[in-house]
Amino acid sequence: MLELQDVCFTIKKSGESINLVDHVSLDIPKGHFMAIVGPSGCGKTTLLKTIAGLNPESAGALLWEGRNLSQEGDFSPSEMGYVPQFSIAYDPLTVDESVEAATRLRVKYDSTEELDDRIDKVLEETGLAAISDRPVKVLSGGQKRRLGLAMELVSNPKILLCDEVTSGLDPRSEREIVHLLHDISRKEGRIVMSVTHSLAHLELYDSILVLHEGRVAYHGPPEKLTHYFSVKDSEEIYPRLANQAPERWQASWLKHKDSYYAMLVEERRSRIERGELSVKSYPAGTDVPDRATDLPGFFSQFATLLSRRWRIFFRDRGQVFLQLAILLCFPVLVTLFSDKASGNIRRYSDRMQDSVYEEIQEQQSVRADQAKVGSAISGIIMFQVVLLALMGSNNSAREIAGERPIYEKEKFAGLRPLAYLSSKVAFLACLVIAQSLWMALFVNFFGTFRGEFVEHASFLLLINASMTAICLAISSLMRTAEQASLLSIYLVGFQLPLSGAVLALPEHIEAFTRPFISAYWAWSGSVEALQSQVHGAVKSVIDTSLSAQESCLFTLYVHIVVALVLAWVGTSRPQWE
Ligand SMILES: Nc1ncnc2c1ncn2[C@@H]1O[C@H](COP(=O)(O)OP(=O)(O)OP(=O)(O)O)[C@@H](O)[C@H]1O
Repeated sequence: MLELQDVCFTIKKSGESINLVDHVSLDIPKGHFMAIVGPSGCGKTTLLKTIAGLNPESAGALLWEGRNLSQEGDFSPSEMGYVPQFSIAYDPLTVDESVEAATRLRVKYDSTEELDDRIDKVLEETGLAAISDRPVKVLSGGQKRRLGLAMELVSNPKILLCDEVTSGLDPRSEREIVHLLHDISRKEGRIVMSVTHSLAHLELYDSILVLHEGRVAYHGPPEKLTHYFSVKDSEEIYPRLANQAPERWQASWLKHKDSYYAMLVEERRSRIERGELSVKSYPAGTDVPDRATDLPGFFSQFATLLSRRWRIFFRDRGQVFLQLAILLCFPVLVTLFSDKASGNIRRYSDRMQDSVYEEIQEQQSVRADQAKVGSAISGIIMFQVVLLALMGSNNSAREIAGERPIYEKEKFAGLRPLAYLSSKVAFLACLVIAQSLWMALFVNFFGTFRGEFVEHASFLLLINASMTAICLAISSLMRTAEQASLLSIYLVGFQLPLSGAVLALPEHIEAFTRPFISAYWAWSGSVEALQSQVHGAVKSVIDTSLSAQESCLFTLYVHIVVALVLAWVGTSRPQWE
């Protein structure tokens, strides 16, 4: 039994407290199919979220099988399924793959047979078995809703909360989905609560809850609905509601509640007698909880997410093409300029020149060589650094923000944020290593790096890793993928001017900005790895001071660690719409 006792959900608006859910009291027994209806904005979704635990109740109590959810913790992820208004499946995956990933993330299983059985059972139950190999992106609206339900049913929840799963569907699909929900509620004593705009097929529900401005206006049998509101047709209920203040509807309901609840109890008793409801699930008038299905471990969730990420990556041809194009074209772009950096730098001759004039001429010529080669080498290093920073931002700016609603839904269903973040880090690390090493090797092959190659390659790897981690943090903290992309692009754009590699910054600005500019540390570290003569040539053309390699390495490591901590904060923080 689910009981709501005077439950309120209150928000503060302009210093005033507003009850979006206002003293709602309900009794919902097992095996019950209930519709939540009411005019738009009356608080249907808010009530559903309050029951689910997404909106913490401000007053009152929620009791589930005698357990006070406010005091003893919310539903366990396997006890409750929540089907939101948005799709929770990835378009490039098939129906079967989506249900399999949902099962692997939510359910601990002992053998592959057990896993397959569970997936087959759910696909059968939701009528998706025949189209299990179809990609999600080609499914109809009704099929997508079925998939959403299937992905919740994998954990065999005892209570299923559905938010507008029939909205936007054609009448036939809507009828099919309501029938499906009805059938789901008839199995294993499951409670199904469905928020709906539609007043069609009300006869299939065991009870109808009518909300008006967050208050209960009616909760009783569907066949008594029109009688209660003194209307001929259920379509007339909403205009009728508007004729009276919500407080009066609530007061009127409280007066009649007992007699309507007695009807519900009577109907329930006859269902049990007709054998439509298993009495086994109601021993001695009490509800005994089943053993909650355990969640899979960290590594199992990590492996499922990582393999799903690679699958989605390879299915998205545009993404693969973009990554390959970037991987190949960026190093080619750098080598176009490598000729200028490979010129010789003449040394000062040991021999005394015959005249002062010749001496000055030689000095000028050596300086000209130094300036030419030094600025070309410095420029090429910075070019590599900026391109790798750009790759880093392209790698991760949308990685979390682009799938936030799905991630939030999966987290709510038991996904560990650390498993999620680790899978992202593992996936991105592969991209970072491939991009950075390829850039270093390719450029080195066409125009040998005139210094310690391994050290230079390490700095290229670190700048890419640092920007990827920073943009991942941005992605986890921003509300939308567009915000995250824009901020990441600006961040890369500012790297070049603020690095001091092109123009030295005023000292008071440099002292403030330098610690945060990853590009400076990667550029400076790479310059320090140059042979001494080339290093001297670069130093002769720059006004910006260089830092020791150890400081550069340390700072880049700090950037990566801080960014990952922020990404952890961003992924752990709830961000439901
Ligand atoms: N966290 C919140 N903070 C402020 N206002 C909120 C919050 N959640 C919901 N609301 C407001 O509460 C009201 C009820 O919203 P809710 O989404 O529950 O309505 P609904 O009955 O489901 O509407 P619809 O049928 O149009 O989906 C709306 O006016 C909404 O803007």
